[in-house]
Amino acid sequence: MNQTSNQKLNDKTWARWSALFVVAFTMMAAYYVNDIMAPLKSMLEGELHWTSGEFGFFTGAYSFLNVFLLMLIWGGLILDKFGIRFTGMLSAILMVGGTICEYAAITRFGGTEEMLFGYKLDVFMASAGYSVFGVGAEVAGITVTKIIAKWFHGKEMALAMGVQVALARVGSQVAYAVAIPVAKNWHLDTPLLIGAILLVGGLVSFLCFTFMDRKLDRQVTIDTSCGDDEKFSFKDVVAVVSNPGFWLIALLCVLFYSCVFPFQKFATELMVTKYNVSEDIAGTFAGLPALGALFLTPVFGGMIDRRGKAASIMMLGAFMLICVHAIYAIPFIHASWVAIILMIILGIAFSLVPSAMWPSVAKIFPVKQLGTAYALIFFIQNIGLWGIPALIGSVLENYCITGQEVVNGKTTNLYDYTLPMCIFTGIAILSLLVAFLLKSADKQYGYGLEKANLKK
Ligand SMILES: C[C@H](NC(=O)[C@@H](N)CCCCN)C(=O)O
Repeated sequence: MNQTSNQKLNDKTWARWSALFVVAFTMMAAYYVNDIMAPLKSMLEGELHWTSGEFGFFTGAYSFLNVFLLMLIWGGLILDKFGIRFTGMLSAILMVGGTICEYAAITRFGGTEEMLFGYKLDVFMASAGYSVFGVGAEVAGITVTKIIAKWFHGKEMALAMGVQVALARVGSQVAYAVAIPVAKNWHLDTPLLIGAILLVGGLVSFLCFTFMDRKLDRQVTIDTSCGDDEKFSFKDVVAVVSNPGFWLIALLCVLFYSCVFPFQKFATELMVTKYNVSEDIAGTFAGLPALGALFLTPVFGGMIDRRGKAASIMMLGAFMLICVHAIYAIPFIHASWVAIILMIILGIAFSLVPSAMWPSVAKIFPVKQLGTAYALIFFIQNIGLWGIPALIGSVLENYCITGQEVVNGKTTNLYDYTLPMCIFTGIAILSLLVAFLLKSADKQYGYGLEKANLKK
């Protein structure tokens, strides 16, 4: 009896996993909205006359405020000052607001010739909305990590983090798979409208979480060891950035993710124009890495827990990425099966590296610096998520147009993707180099990245 009354809410398996699924739904909606416009690139070009440069500008806008107004850093501070409930609700509201602004831009002003600050009004407004959404999505990402740390402290924390990321990937895969069929059957803006509705659901579901979390906090002396330890402080910032391991992980993160997320945003068009994949299923192929990662990330995570070799695995993942992008760059290979196999290999690499990289951060930094380290790594990663899509979009627009085609009365450009794929290959080569340096640093500084996490 006594034992039952001392039991905290998160001691109950069903309660902590329910809490996880509730917040994971919010993140799933966020990943859906993050990726939903990417497969529609050609339709945006045909119907709203967006150029590739404008599409790249819009895609990179996700990270614009995070990078230039340091929103991830402020987000970390707000998280520590006002807590997970306030920050989670705030980020969900930002995501909904940003998405509504993006939706209004496309429906109300889509295809306009009006200009604002040198950009077409619809492009500018959609990008502004996506930028606000990006702040919400990234801050929600670090908030959810902290929620898991609190609710799963001393419990299945790594598994919970893996499950949360895997569920978020479902959102991405669904976005890639449904965007074109839904837009063709209804309207160009319908996939985004669905995203806005999902996000409102995500907001409500986060609200439900706040009630659970309040109940947990009311229960006797909740162990807040994750609280103070994870507070964002400028002393910790200095300690984190003075660690060579930080720069290597952050560099690997920005280079590796720059070859995956921004590539995926252009992959639907690559599938259609180079490999003659039908437009209706091209998005499903582009989303394959997310689907693969859904199943493989927990598998590889378990393997690394038992056998270690995280630094070697990051090198292997980076090497696989080079092969994938280099083969995509070969101009005379047009077989669709090659494109699919490469996407599957990319999916394996996309599972290997994150399942080795994120737990490695926890080995390099003490618990009290982990929140700071993750926020700073996300910040540096966002520089790539902003710059690379803008670069690829501009390269496509200026150097890669090979002709035009008219489909259903709408004119779209045809592109040669050789140069963009060479750029992705170059970035992947740099990521292998950094992974190699990380492995050497591991030997030099004894981070223990090659060691198993589970003690035998
Ligand atoms: C966990 C990790 N998340 C991130 O890296 C985010 N900063 C960016 C998410 C962008 C989603 N398209 C991941 O998803 O592996």
